[in-house]
Amino acid sequence: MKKDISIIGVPMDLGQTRRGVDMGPSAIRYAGVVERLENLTQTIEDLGDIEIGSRERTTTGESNLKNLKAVAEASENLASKVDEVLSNGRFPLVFGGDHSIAIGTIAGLAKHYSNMGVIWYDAHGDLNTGETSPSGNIHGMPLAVSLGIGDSTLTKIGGDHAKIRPENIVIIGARSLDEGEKVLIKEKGIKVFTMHEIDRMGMAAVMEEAIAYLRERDTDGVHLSLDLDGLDPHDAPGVGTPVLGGISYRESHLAMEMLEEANILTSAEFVEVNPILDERNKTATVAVALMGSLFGEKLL
Ligand SMILES: NC(=[NH2+])NCCC[C@H](N)C(=O)O
Ligand SMILES: [Mn+2]
Ligand SMILES: [Mn+2]
Repeated sequence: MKKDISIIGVPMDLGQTRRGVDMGPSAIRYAGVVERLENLTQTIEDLGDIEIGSRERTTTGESNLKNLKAVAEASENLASKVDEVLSNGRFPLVFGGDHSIAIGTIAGLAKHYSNMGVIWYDAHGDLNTGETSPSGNIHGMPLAVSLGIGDSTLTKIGGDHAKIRPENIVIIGARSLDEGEKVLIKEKGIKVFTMHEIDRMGMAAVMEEAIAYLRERDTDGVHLSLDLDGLDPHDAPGVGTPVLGGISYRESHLAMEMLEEANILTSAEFVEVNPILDERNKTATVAVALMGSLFGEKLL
């Protein structure tokens, strides 16, 4: 089933401290995303980038969350844009920016889905709060925020309620979790396929289980939040927080192909592409190739 896709760029780097990830949307566009997806989709439009209010970096005394105000503002803008795209019956395809943008994406999606599933493809859990975060970087918090856990400036974006349920989340590729994140995963019963499971079961079985798991939950929509650092840094070097021993390029293609075959996705985002840390736009090119598979590209 061919989709009507609307691209939204989010040139945001305030959720972490390494500069350059704000150029991610441009890098993905230069890697030829529209050309690649044109023949795979019903229609595709590029809505350009959303407004990022203040780019000033602040560490206000009241909170240890870095650039809290600016991240919250950008998230509000993104949430309304995603909401608008869905209201037009189209598939939101969001380009980051650091992973804090998922707060806005999911807040916008939650206006349309009350039992949404989320696939979090990532080396990290992004389940920190101001209290558990080792860094104060908001890109390590978006999944917790979407569960309604954390600073109220962030959890109230798009309405003061949890946007997703813990049992509707599947994390794939985890290999770096902070202590507080481990506690939250156990407490909330979040489904996680760590690198151990991927090694042991193989990606095909992992994706089969992940898809079956979300189907059993009767989700009314499924969002893919793909952090490029979920992949091994050899395949995706242009990321701010690389972790060795990640998912391979091939395994990732298979994962995307299986999601396409299952036809369960209603939105997607690709985040953490940092062109300054990249090698000849390799990571953006990998992201675009994965999108090819995600929207049905076949060799024969
Ligand atoms: N989206 C990401 N790359 N997140 C990395 C988070 C790293 C670490 N767990 C932190 O909270 O600071
Ligand atoms: Mn990550
Ligand atoms: Mn992440």
